[in-house]
Amino acid sequence: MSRAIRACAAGAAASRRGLASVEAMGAAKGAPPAAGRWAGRGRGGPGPMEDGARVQWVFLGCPGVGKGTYAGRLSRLLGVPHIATGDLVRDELASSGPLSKQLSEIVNHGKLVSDEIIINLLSKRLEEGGEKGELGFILDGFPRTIRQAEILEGVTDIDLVINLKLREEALLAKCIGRRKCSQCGGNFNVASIDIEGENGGPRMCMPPLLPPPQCESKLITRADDTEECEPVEDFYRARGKLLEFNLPGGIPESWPKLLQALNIEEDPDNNRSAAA
Ligand SMILES: Nc1ncnc2c1ncn2[C@@H]1O[C@H](COP(=O)(O)OP(=O)(O)O)[C@@H](O)[C@H]1O
Repeated sequence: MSRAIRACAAGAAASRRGLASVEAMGAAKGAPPAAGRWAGRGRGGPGPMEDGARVQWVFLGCPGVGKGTYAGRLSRLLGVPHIATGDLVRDELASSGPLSKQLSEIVNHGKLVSDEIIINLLSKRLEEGGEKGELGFILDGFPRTIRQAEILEGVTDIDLVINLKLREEALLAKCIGRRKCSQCGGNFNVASIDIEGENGGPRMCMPPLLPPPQCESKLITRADDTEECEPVEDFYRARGKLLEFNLPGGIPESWPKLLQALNIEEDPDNNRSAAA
């Protein structure tokens, strides 16, 4: 058990319980490293782990880059859960459970919730998934800090960390264009990007991600994000787990290239994946 976990485990009893269940996700810790781990999956197989292959991935990227979009698509394709800690926080807030008042103050001020709370929420989610027979995960929004990365490393092997990157001008426009529905919490983006290609490359076009009609009148801008992404990137880069992926444009251009970079082939017959 890592020092970070011990430090955490010294916290509140509830935190200890949460950490113990995060440890449940570490059953496969010590398995060989990641490259091509999912490559042995049978073409079109019904589940992700039929031959012992795992997907234990993390998505990193600046706010607005599209982590949730690509993590969600991959999770559907690979048949593993997409676990976004922001969603876990929002669900907890909506539940009016014991944490919700404390959480709403933190989240409304655009701050990160404590490692203990986020780990408890993640543990609970993984435990529920485990009971339903879920295997593997694609994490989005976690880890956000080096301490969270250390805790995760202490309990399980992460196979791959996909760091989504976008040209600065496009990223800026995407950040400014972020909107959230004040009622359902859904995330949207009103930015419509159409900029010259770099070094004679193709234009970069990214259409807006508009809300459904029922959310249109409830859109609010989102709190400025002042988080520092680099330390977590560096943490995984130093461990040889970071795959940097420069988004070439919107989903139609980026999705096939991302699959290519991950050595995944979409199976047109049944919309499941297979190794390229
Ligand atoms: N790993 C985490 N560590 C701490 N707080 C988190 C974490 N993930 C989510 N949160 C909390 O939940 C809120 C919503 O998360 P998310 O949707 O990922 O962020 P954003 O709304 O900035 O895209 C964050 O502002 C933060 O308060």
